[in-house]
Amino acid sequence: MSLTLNRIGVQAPDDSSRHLLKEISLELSDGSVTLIIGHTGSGKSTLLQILAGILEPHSGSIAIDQQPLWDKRKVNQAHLLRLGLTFQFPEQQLFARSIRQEFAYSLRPYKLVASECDRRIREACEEHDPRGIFAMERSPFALSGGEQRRLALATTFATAPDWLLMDEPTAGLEAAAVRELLRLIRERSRGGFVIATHDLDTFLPLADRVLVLDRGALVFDGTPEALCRAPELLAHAGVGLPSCVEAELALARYGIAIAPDLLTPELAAPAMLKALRERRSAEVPAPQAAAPDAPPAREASAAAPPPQAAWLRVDPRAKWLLYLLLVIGTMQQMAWSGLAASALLLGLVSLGLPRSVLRSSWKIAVPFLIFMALSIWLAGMNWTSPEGSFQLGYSLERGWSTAFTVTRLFLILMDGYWLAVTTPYGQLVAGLNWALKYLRKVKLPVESFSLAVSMMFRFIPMILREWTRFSAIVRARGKAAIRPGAVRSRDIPALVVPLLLAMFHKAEQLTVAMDMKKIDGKQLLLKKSTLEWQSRDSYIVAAGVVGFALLLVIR
Ligand SMILES: Nc1ncnc2c1ncn2[C@@H]1O[C@H](COP(=O)(O)OP(=O)(O)OP(=O)(O)O)[C@@H](O)[C@H]1O
Repeated sequence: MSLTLNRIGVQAPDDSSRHLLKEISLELSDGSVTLIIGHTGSGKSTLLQILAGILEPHSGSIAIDQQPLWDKRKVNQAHLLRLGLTFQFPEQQLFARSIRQEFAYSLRPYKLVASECDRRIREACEEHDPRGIFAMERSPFALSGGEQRRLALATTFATAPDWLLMDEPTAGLEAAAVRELLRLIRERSRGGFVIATHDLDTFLPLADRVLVLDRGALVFDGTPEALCRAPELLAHAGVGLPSCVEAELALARYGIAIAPDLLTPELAAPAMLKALRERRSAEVPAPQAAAPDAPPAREASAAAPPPQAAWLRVDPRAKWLLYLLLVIGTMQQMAWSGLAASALLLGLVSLGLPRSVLRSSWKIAVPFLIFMALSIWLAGMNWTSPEGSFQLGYSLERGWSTAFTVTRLFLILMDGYWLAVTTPYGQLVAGLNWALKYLRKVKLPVESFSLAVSMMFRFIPMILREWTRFSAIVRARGKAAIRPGAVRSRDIPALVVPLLLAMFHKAEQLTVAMDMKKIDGKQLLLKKSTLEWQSRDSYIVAAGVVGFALLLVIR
């Protein structure tokens, strides 16, 4: 059982010139424990998602036992079943009403007989629930945060994948649970582990192999001992040293030399003792150099910021004005030809937006289109009962008129999406402040309005980001052999429940933070303006006015 990556490249979804992974080639062999380490944003999670078949590489190929994982943009399901992925904060993936259903969801793709399912659940509970709190009918949401984390890990272990791919598995786990996890990894007799982690102290002594990523490139591939003999490489890649190596380097500054590749306190302590005895000197000289250097701050830890799309450089006031002109112009339309013209203008202002942004608009558009279809259907329905007999009919006229109204609303919604994706949050608020400053003079309650609008726009990109994150999680759990980014209807509850919970949690955090800072909207208006109007912005507004005039003529 081997996993082979051949010159894998991944581009950022919002900017194809930014490479999240660059030409990664490696072969992972059965029975090995491999660590992926690197600075924040170096591409560890991305590499794990590539290995798990959740993300399709833009270049290169990936194979399991020499069989390609991807075929015509679809992942091979038989291979998928052999891979298990646990995400950072795995407790956030829980969605079901009971612990039993949580296990059932993870095991369903394996089509096991009931007795085998029960056996796997029992074993996973024995391993991950030493205190016996996972009563099968209990709600997962009635568990504490740490218990939820254990449960989420248990559901993945129950699927018994050949390859277990884990993203920061010790984050938020108590020491006992970490020890238990290490024991499980050590005792596993088959398959392999790939672990992305910052926790070198815990995992280095266990690892057979370490991969170091630096800005998407593989800069080291070797044993933990070899890595610790080259600590400058770790510092250069923005990774802290393991504690034992730090201690060994610090002792070296006092002239006490110990091999720098003793990865555990159990190995390092006798070596230190031996070195001290050998010196036979009561006096310890002053250190020969300053305290160990902290690894240099990684200014470039994240890759250079992506080049801005043209619309991002436009003054937000121009974009607010354009947005208002589009919305008012669309609201004025009384005929389908007018709506077509509004749609055309929306299409024109959307030119040049990255493809990923346009694709994301579907996530907003699809629920609304469903709502539109339902509204049109319901609005046109009529029930008549002449002389006692019941007749069902459909009024085309009413359906048509509703279709017109909801299409107009749809265009306005998409205008709002355009403004949100072309304008960073800070600029959006700055532009809004500028507009509202004048209304404030006439004593309108603009503070509340400003706060409400800016919150709304803050939430739209957040929802899209969280949607992407949770859809990757359900793809990993549901093992669906479908196109990247797609979600099966049966997986919707597993996606929507955690998504809503995450959004409620974020809203709660935001409210508490605003409460503590006593933000009530006034601050937004008092912010100093940093806007800079350029001639380009005037042309854009002028073009917007022409488009608006056209819309008025057409209506
Ligand atoms: N959906 C996305 N759109 C744009 N950029 C993304 C997306 N997902 C990840 N990135 C970028 O890809 C880079 C690698 O991200 P990744 O999550 O793989 O890093 P990581 O090494 O796992 O970081 P951490 O240690 O913080 O978890 C980061 O610069 C991140 O901003």
